[in-house]
Parts: sequence; C-alpha cells; structure tokens
Amino acid sequence: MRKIIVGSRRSKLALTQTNWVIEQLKKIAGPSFEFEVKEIVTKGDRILDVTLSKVGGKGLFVKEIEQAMLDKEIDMAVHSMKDMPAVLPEGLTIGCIPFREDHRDALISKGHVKLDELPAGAVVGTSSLRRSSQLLLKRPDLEIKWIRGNVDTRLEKLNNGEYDAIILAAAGLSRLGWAKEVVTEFIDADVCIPAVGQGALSIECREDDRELLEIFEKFTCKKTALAVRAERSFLQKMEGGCQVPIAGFATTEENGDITLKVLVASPDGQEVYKDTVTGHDPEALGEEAAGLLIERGAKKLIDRVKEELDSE
Ligand SMILES: NCc1[nH]cc(CCC(=O)O)c1CC(=O)O
Repeated sequence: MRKIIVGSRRSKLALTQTNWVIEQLKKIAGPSFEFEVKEIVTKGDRILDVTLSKVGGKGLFVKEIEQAMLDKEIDMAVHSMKDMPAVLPEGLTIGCIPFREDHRDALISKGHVKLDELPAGAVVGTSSLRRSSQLLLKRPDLEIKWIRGNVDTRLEKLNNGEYDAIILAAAGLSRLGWAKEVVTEFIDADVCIPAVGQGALSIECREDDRELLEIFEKFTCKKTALAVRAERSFLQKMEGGCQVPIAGFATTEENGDITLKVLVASPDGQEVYKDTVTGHDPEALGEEAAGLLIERGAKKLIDRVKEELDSE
C-alpha cells in the first residue's frame, strides 16, 4: 500500500480540482494506493493587493508547491495548466494532462447584459492584460478596472457594485458547478484567444516516480496533451512573462492535425500580432507560430514592455 500525498492550494477551485482528480485516479490506481491532500498557501494567495504581473507573475502559484514536491513533502500536485510557467524545475514533470474543460473566457454581467450591449463606459473587471487588450480591441469604449482574488471573491465584488461586468475563465466556473447560473456569455476564441493552457489541468510529479507516471498515463487525454504542448511551446519561445498580453489556443483533430491560434499585443491593445498555424508536431508548431510573430515585431514589443517595467 502506498499513500500518495497531493499538494493543493487552499482556494475553493484548487481543492475542487484536486479532489476531482483524486477521485478519477482512485478508480484507475486500484486499492493499493491511497491519496491524501496537503494544503499549501502560496505567495500568489498571500499577496492579493497587487497586480499579478508586478509581483512576478505565473510562477507564484506553483513555486512553493514544486519545492514541496522536490523536498518529498508531497508526491504530486494538480494545477491549472494556465498557472504553469513555460519551463519546469529540474526533476519535475507534467506527468498527466487530462481532458480539457471549456477553454473560453466568460462574461458575467449585472442584469446579464451581453458584451455587444454593454453601455459605453461600462466598468469591466479583469486583471489579465490578455483579456483587457482583446476586449478593448472589440469595445474600445469600455472601462477596464483591475480586480484580484479567487473566483468566489471576484463574483462577490461584482455583486457589491464596483463593476458592471467581470471576465473569468469558463473552466473554473464549470468545475465549481457555477457556470450555468452565473455566465452571461461565453466569449469565442475569435474574439478573445484564451491563455495558454486555459481550461486544462496539469498534474505534476517527480520525474522518477514511475508508479505515479504509470497511473497518470491512463488518465491522459492525447488530444488535449498535443494541443497544450503546442501552446506551451509557443509560450516558451516568446519568453513574454505576464507583462505582455500573450494568448495561445490549439485544437487537435482526430487525425492528429493541430491548429494553433496565437496573439501578442501591446497592453493598450493598439499593437496586435495574430496568426493561425496548422501541423502535427506540437513543439515545432509552437515555434513556428512564435517565429512568425517575432519576424513581424512581436519580440521587439515584448522587450520594449519589459524595459519600461524595469525602469519604473
Ligand atoms: N488566473 C487564475 C486562474 N487560473 C486558472 C483559472 C481557472 C480556469 C482554468 O483552468 O483556466 C483561473 C481563474 C480565471 O482566470 O478566471
């Protein structure tokens, strides 16, 4: 009998995702494995008053959990793929990518007013530059106001009157069982390309944990894994961090063909680089997409934004 310790952030969404994965793995692993959740409070959870991009971005939610895995305090962790940095620490691996939930962003507005019908000057809450820049592209008359906190906190802030609408990932709401009740409109990838990995989960473990990797293999969704690998290859090649709006979303056909949609934009949404590529090698496809945008000037934009931030 082996007891597997699963590290999780303490948020409602993190615990829901972790417990769901454990339930599925139990069915696959059989009676010789036991699972136990260990809650870990990350830096991203403690610092709630600053925009994410200013305090170091993505890695914040996963770093401490990864350290606990390397220290063998925990054996595995379930993350939102979207929160995973492009490069993992030595010794760890994404051992499993399950079937992807809804990839889209969702608009939640007071009175269920759709994006096209929101009045000019309506206040929309998001702290994602990716969402704000693409939204402003379609509706330059909206006012963006930063919002932070867990999914439940953000919904509360909408109800308290600070915002006319907010944007959240549909996947988080679906996993919590709230999507049907709260979502006003699902926003198509043509209007707002999702974040790399959005809607997918990443199950991380130590690279040498063969027992776990064997169980994980049976829970992997091949189509999702190919798509996410293409998206993450693009992300890694762009080296953008959180300061620049970067979006990437891929789908995989039955025959293995992957279509990857990508975007890099300036924070004000005025400068936009966008393309769609198709192929079957996920890593090569991500690199190809990045190459196309870099050629046109996207990398210069990223470096410029980084410099501006460094001199602040
Ligand atoms: N940025 C935080 C975060 N990371 C993952 C999700 C939930 C959904 C997902 O799996 O993509 C969210 C909330 C949100 O963006 O609304």
